[in-house]
Amino acid sequence: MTDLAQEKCGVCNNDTPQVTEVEIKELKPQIPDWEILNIDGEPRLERTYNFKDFKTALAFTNSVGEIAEEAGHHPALLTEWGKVKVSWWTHSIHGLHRNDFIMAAKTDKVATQSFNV
Ligand SMILES: C[C@H](O)[C@H](O)[C@H]1CNC2=NC(N)=NC(=O)C2=N1
Repeated sequence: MTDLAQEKCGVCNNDTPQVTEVEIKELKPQIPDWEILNIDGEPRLERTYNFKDFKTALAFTNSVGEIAEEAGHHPALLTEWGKVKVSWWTHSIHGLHRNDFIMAAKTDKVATQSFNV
């Protein structure tokens, strides 16, 4: 199985199709702690990470911001005391693209490798 976290985001525009059910079956097991939620009629990947305090939650938020800027693909981030909710979806297609699964896997890698989550 290819390691999603090693992949680079592909180019995506308004005409790019969303991931299919078959692709979701392949990709979702690689990010088992993420949920696919329907928000305002659009699917998103969401995961909440827990931390010991606000400062650490904010540092994680900034690390996710860095990988987002590198990739040119950006999440919604909700930082609170001791937790950060990360949501990935592709605005241009109002749903999920392989890029969102790649970024979720990269987010898990940052959490594990730099924050011991
Ligand atoms: C112009 C720029 O590349 C686009 O607006 C990018 C920026 N980051 C993005 N992030 C996400 N998550 N979805 C997008 O459609 C998107 N579009």
